Amino acid sequence: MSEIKEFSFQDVAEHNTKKDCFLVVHDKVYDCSKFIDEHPGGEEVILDVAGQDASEAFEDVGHSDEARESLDELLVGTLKRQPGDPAPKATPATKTANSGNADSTGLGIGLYGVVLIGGIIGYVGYQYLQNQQQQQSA
Ligand code: HEM
Repeated sequence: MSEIKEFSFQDVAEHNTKKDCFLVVHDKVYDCSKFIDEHPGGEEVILDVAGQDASEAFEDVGHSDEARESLDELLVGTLKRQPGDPAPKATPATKTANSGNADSTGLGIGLYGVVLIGGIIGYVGYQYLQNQQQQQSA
């Protein structure tokens, strides 16, 4: 086993070929050079993220616990983040904030509106009926 080192983003980015392939998953650096041929999901997907932060890609697939365990065997170091480096990709901040949240907030307000108006109509209608009944019985 090679010792655990600290890598900068630049260091990792240099390992972006099939024979020399590093990946970052949750700020840990993995050497996939030997594993790439064995990967059940194929070598293409690994090569796509070679030398990069693959946290999002890795999580999107919903890898099994077994897959996570095989990560341990490939560990070569940790990622040392520096100012100006891309933000961690695993945090759902950017993607969801831009598209998902904005839309769902719009929909949320719309739904509130519908529920509120429905409630008011229901309340007024109920009052009206009650009044009518009172008038009839009087
Ligand atoms: C070093 C990191 C990785 C390891 C150790 C790993 C390991 C595995 C393992 C063991 C499986 C079999 C299914 C399972 O147990 O979940 C698998 C499937 C798969 N992996 Fe990975 N994987 C890695 C990175 C990636 C990345 C970065 C992607 C990019 C999208 C990816 C895409 C897939 C896909 C699509 C499958 C499904 C294959 C299928 O069900 O036909 N993997 N991986």
